[in-house]
Amino acid sequence: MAKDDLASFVAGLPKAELHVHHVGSASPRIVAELAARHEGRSPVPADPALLAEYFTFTDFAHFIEVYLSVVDLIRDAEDVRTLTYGVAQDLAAQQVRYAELTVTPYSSVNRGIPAEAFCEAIEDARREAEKELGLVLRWVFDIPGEAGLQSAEQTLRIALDQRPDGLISFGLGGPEIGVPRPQFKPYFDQARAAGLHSVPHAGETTGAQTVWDAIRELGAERIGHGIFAAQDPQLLAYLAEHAIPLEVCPTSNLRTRAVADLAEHPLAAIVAAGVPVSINSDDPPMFGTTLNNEYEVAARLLDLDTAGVAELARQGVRHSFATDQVKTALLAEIDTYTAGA
Ligand SMILES: O=c1[nH]cnc2c1ncn2[C@@H]1O[C@H](CO)[C@@H](O)[C@H]1O
Repeated sequence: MAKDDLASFVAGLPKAELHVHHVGSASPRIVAELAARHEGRSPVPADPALLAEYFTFTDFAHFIEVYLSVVDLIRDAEDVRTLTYGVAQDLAAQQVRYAELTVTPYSSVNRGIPAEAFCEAIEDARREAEKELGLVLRWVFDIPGEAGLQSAEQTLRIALDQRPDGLISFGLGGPEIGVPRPQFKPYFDQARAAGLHSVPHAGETTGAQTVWDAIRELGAERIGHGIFAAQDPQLLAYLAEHAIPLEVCPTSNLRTRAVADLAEHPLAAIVAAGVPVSINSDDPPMFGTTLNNEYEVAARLLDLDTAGVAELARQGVRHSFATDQVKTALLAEIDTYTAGA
């Protein structure tokens, strides 16, 4: 199929997005607006060309350093509201109907935004997005691993004390090197006991053992990234047998240099092993991508036609924590779109 045909099919395809970070989704327009507001006090450039250069990462640690400099631009609840609704608009424009957005309340609360005001701001944006854009948003509250156990404690407290209506999952992000997963077990135990799903990052920058730890110690129901599971056939078999999906973000892995080249990306091996996957965008403007582009990349890696791409979109819906009602409606919408395409 011609590239343009597939691209236009993907662009119109109704989709779910399961792995996308809040601050990491700030469009150049929003970053420029915030950078201009805080000019002179931030290394983040407002000019789009300089910003693209600033978003060129030498490795994963450099990516996190840059990421946190953008987090520093979020100073008050109004910034949070603007950011969140802007992200919702960008998702809705790509025909995303349902998204689980990874939000790091610790970072904002630690920078002086009260937890209550933070949660109120994201909830306002969530309700407006559902009403105005037809986008159902849900939250993953993630621990920024590099900030240690006190950040885990605070993230859990914010989750349980505030318990915003849209909150459904508990996550763990940031670096894996030097941040072993098992130490976070007590926090995941409490979050799960309170009814939150477990969706830690693992196997993004370290090997299969980290993914095993996420499953055994943190009760992971889905794995953020998990691409290095491909190094362990037993782990792939386990993920397939227990239907634990990997949230795969191909361009992210390239841009953080977790993989050297897309040709070396293990997505095809993971799918061939029967492991469920969803296709996601992670931090799209920072990685110079979009969810639609990630579907096109996945189509190339998996050699899919439009029917195959539609099936990927269905998998994203099935692996989500959306209600049955949302899932049924979205799957029906994909069927209708596919039948008419
Ligand atoms: O690809 C990623 N892997 C891990 N963490 C990430 C990624 N993208 C954004 N974050 C974010 O990095 C911050 C510092 O821990 C967290 O806010 C996490 O959500």
